[in-house]
Amino acid sequence: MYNRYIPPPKPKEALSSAAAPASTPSSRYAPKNAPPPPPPPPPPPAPAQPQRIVFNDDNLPPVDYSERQRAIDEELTGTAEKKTKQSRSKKDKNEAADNGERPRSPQPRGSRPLVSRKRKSPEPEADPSAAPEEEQEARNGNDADATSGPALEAQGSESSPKKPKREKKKKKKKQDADGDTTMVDADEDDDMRRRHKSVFEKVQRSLQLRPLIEETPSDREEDEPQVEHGLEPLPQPEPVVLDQAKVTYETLPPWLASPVRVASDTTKPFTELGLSPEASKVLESKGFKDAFAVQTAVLPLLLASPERQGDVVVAAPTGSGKTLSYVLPLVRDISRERVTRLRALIVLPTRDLVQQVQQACEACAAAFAVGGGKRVKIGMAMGNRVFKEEQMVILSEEQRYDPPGYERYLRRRDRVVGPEGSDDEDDDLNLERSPPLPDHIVTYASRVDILICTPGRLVEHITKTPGFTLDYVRWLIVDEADKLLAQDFQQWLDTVNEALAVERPGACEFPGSNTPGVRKVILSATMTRDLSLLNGLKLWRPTLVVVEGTQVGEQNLPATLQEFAVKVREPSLKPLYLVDLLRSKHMSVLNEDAATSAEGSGTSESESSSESESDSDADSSSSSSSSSDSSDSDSSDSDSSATSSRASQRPPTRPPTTGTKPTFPTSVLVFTKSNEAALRLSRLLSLLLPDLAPLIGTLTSSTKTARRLRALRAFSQGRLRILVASDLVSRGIDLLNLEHVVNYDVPMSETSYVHRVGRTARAGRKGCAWTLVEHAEARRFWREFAGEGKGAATSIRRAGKVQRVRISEGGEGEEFGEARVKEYEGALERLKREAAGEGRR
Ligand SMILES: Nc1ncnc2c1ncn2[C@@H]1O[C@H](COP(=O)(O)OP(=O)(O)OP(=O)(O)O)[C@@H](O)[C@H]1O
Repeated sequence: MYNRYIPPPKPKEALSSAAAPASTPSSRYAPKNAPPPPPPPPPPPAPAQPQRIVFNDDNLPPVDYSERQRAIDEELTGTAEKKTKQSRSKKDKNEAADNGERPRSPQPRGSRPLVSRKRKSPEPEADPSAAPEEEQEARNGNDADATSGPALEAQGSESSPKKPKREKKKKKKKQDADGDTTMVDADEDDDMRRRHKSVFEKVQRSLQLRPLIEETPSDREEDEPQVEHGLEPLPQPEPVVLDQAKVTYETLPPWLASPVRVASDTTKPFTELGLSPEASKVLESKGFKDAFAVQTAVLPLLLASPERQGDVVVAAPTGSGKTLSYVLPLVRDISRERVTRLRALIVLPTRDLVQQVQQACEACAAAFAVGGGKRVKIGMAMGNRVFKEEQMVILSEEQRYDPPGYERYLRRRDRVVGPEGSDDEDDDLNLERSPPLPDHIVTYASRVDILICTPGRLVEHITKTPGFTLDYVRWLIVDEADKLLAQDFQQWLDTVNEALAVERPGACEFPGSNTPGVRKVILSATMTRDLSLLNGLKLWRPTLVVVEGTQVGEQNLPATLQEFAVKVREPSLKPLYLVDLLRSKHMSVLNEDAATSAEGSGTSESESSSESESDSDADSSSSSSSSSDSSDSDSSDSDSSATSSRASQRPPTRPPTTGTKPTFPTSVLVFTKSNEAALRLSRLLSLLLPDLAPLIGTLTSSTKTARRLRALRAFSQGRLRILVASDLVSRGIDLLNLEHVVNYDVPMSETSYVHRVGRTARAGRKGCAWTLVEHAEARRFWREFAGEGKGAATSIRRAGKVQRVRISEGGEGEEFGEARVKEYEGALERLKREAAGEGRR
């Protein structure tokens, strides 16, 4: 007994093409010397589904498949079932009679229970292992239904040997039908359909499950050798490496991609760069003998030529001499004019820088005045005094007879403040500073050729000062550009661009040049490569100048700078680490001129106290007004002021002293994270280092401008040796004799670090930078600032490496003796009491 699967009947079109070879496979099942096959049996009632039949090989009759397929065709084409059965029955009987055969006896009923039992249970019971084979066959049959002709042919030829078994069954059914009723056939058909349906459902389920079944480990076990694994982690796919490539120059515009490079050790006499011998001589007398590298590259680009050249962007390290690189050509150009008009704007982020650049401008103005040139007038606008005062410094006014103009003035006044006038002071800002005389108008003239200003104050003058015009401006200098562009103070750039866009033919032409327009010079030691920021400058044909080794977007430190990191094991005792550092052998003299300065650094108690007394009642406008007033005074006054400002940069001569002199070998600038921290630390140092107290000063943004300037001057002259500052002075401030910078607090950013430590090692001198690093800050410091350790990523470029140093003498874990800790706690107590006392006052 076999349990075989018979595929379902094929669709009409497919079967018609597969009908021809049907007789061939059937012969395999016929006995060798069997008589010719009987005529084709009548078509089965409705064999629409595959079926499983139990049969006996001994009873296999020969089958003519062509007849059977014809019957299927008829069935599928809707031939009446009853009619078919009748004709088939008659035909069988006739043929049997013709062949002399006896009609077959009906199949014994004894076989039916087995069949019906199988019908009830769709799962094979006899041999479960046969199921997959059956399902496969069923699936093949099902697949064949869905495939086209040739596939069906192949399928038909493969399954044809099984067909005689079903044919035998059909014949039995016919005999039953003949002797009984046709109802039996109908039941059989229904049963068969149900069975086929269940088989198809199984097939479909198996088809859905097959991919999963094929993937099961039990399947693989047969094919693959078993590998035993321990508990070690399973191998994982390689981590995806993210593309961290930096933007390359190829993605930048050509002017940024191919800068003009200059070697950092390049120097040239100023005469070779187009300056007159007279001017060069004056410059030499002020300490500028040869041009520095950046100046050798920038001066030729900015000195006047018949063709107006494009704008210039300069990226050079701190202390490389960028200021002179734009001040010299600017002042020389303006010194050729006769009339005073506002021709240049220099924008800087802080008042201290405004003051500093003003001194450089005065020095250059003196140099170019000697050969019969105009003494260029320089003014400042930085908000350190009353606005009206500043207006008067920048602009002069005079009354001119003009009745129609006076009428216009009256109408405008009525529009702005009403016929009754207004008490609001601010309204006056939009009108003339002094009301005109009857039938007169007030006219204005610039008192300065160059205005050095902070962006906020510049915007105020553009919008509120009558007569303030940028019509004649032909130079716009933006120093510390990355800071000014990143923090758009009052949208200053938009306001300035708008004011500069006013076209007045010939107004801002360069002498001897055929193209009018404003020339822009943009500078920074930490120049941004953010094009969206640079685009705001509306640069025209820009050229980028970089000192060799410098990259735009990178932070470059001077080659003469040495960096150190001091580990702070006990953060609560951090001031003691600073005290030890200041007292250590590391605070040595690095430059010869500084040594001279150190010798004369002693300041008597009386001098120190008088300094602080004068600070306390300082007038915030005093120092700046004198500087601005110098533009009104004759050239000799200005000259002397400029000379004295340069003199303040030179090593000081020994100051007169009385009594015991405090001494400190070198000069130190200590940076803290805030104004309050700077004030506290400065006082604490004075308590912990009482012998050095007169040499310690403070510099914060909350300090009045005049007091700040005095502190800077005292520091440059060696009367102060230790200055505790907030980030206020981290940019641009030029303390020529400064030898050591201490980051008491780790800076917030790489840029801040570069500007802080860039206060030393300037103009080719040596300098040291010290950073106190607590345990919690160590990771960030070494990765982001020093560029060392795992995952280091810094844009700071340096010649050497940051060195680790240990300052305290104590053993591991106990750096300071008990006595020192007590002393420190006492100082803290005193500080607290003082703070409380100040709070009550
Ligand atoms: N040709 C020169 N000869 C001698 N000293 C110079 C020369 N040019 C500039 N200096 C001096 O070098 C120092 C640094 O110059 P400057 O302040 O212009 O640097 P910087 O590049 O603007 O630095 P920062 O980026 O920190 O503002 C100043 O003291 C300046 O007087």
